[in-house]
Amino acid sequence: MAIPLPHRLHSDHPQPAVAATPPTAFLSQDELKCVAAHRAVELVESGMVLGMGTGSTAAHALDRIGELLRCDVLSILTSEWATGRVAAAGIPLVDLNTHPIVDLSIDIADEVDPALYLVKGRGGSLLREKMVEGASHRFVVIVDEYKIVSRLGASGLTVPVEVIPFGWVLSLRRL
Ligand SMILES: O=C(CO)[C@H](O)[C@H](O)COP(=O)(O)O
Repeated sequence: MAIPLPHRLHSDHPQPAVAATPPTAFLSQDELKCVAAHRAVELVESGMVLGMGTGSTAAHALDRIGELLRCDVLSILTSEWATGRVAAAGIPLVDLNTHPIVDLSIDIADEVDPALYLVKGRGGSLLREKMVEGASHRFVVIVDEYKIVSRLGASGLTVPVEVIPFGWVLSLRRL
């Protein structure tokens, strides 16, 4: 999901074709992550089983879900990073074994190209994220403007590859 510049949200006025000032002049990346996360949380409804990605944007989403819904949703985390945050927000935690069908998963990209191909997993939870998102009726990816690139890899950051103990030698040979 590409999120428009915050100053374009909810505006009744025609916008210029090109933003006169880059988004950094308005909001930091963390502030944009927060705006994008709040938009994604608008899709969350009472009673849902939610899959939650890992990272700083997901933390904003969890905080928002806690403010709005608390114990009205069940959450599956894709890593242990936010266990304390979820508890503080009052959101009950479940797992894929007890809840193998997930209503909505919210996750975050690391890079997105103009064709909407994306890289994700730099937070180190790729396998669990794929499992939870594969079990979801709906999968929403949050993207702030800093993640948009002309081609994948253009940010210069690494592309994550997750290797699990089962068959790791084969994985190593193929890298
Ligand atoms: O893929 C991920 C975890 O495996 C993260 O969702 C991704 O790295 C984005 O993180 P952040 O919200 O901190 O920018």
